[in-house]
Amino acid sequence: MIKVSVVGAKGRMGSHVVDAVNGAADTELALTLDAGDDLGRITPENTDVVVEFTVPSVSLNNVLALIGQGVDVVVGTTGWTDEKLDQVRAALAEAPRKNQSVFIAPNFAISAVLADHFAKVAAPYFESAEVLELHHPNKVDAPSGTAIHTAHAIADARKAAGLGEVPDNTETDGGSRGQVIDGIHVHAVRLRGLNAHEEVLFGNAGEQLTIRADSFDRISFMPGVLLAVRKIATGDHSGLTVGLDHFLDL
Ligand SMILES: NC(=O)c1ccc[n+]([C@@H]2O[C@H](COP(=O)([O-])OP(=O)(O)OC[C@H]3O[C@@H](n4cnc5c(N)ncnc54)[C@H](O)[C@@H]3O)[C@@H](O)[C@H]2O)c1
Ligand SMILES: O=C(O)C1=N[C@H](C(=O)O)CCC1
Repeated sequence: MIKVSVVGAKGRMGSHVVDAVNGAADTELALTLDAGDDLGRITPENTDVVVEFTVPSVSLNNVLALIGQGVDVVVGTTGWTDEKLDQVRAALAEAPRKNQSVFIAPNFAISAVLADHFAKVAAPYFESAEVLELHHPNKVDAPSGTAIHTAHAIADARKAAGLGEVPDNTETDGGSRGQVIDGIHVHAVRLRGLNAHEEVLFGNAGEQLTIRADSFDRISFMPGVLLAVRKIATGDHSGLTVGLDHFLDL
């Protein structure tokens, strides 16, 4: 049995993770912690893998503390920058246990991971590309971690293919053209009734490709979370891994 502790256990995602861990045949729930609880209670003796779903402002410190306590961590919280990821790599290099792992996924839903993959494949073939993400209004960050990840992936694929900037003659926008991430415009919608949705729009003269992923319920993230827990528990993925695509045969 894989012993799993959950940090952020009272949250929308954390509470689903608690149910998923309790419901799987090969995982057992160790500790459930939330804001104000002592992270120091988590040790390699009581926990094989920690699942962390908190808020972007605290996640880095939680992960650094957990690395220092000698446990492996699967992280779903958003807000990761290159600088933060470098801090995680540096902490792993000094970790108390050999071959410690941290896994971070901007999105655990198979639909979103595939949409991101298909966007990377499509990107070199289109002159224009924009990303639209749509989420529930309780989300604290915008744009979504997934949209940021997709925008960087599209930009990298365009650069590798030798494409230049996307065409855009806008002279005034008042913010309506969205945030520009790595040259790609990203738009965020917050609407009651939504959960987590992303559309990637590609355009050429006379044609358009739309790739859309819809997560209607947080249960859609749980197979991905359990897959990551199982992969990390094998001990075969030491260091930092970012993205569930690493664990899928794409
Ligand atoms: N990777 C994915 O597939 C995926 C899917 C959904 C949400 N998310 C991300 O997960 C994060 C959490 O989303 P949510 O909707 O569950 O948010 P939420 O606000 O419902 O839950 C966050 C929980 O973290 C707790 N918390 C805050 N500070 C803490 C601390 N220092 N230590 C321990 N717990 C603390 C809060 O009390 C709360 O219970 C967000 O960054 C969100 O974007 C990722
Ligand atoms: O509900 C959220 O918050 C979500 N956050 C992640 C993101 O920012 O990409 C994944 C989708 C749901």
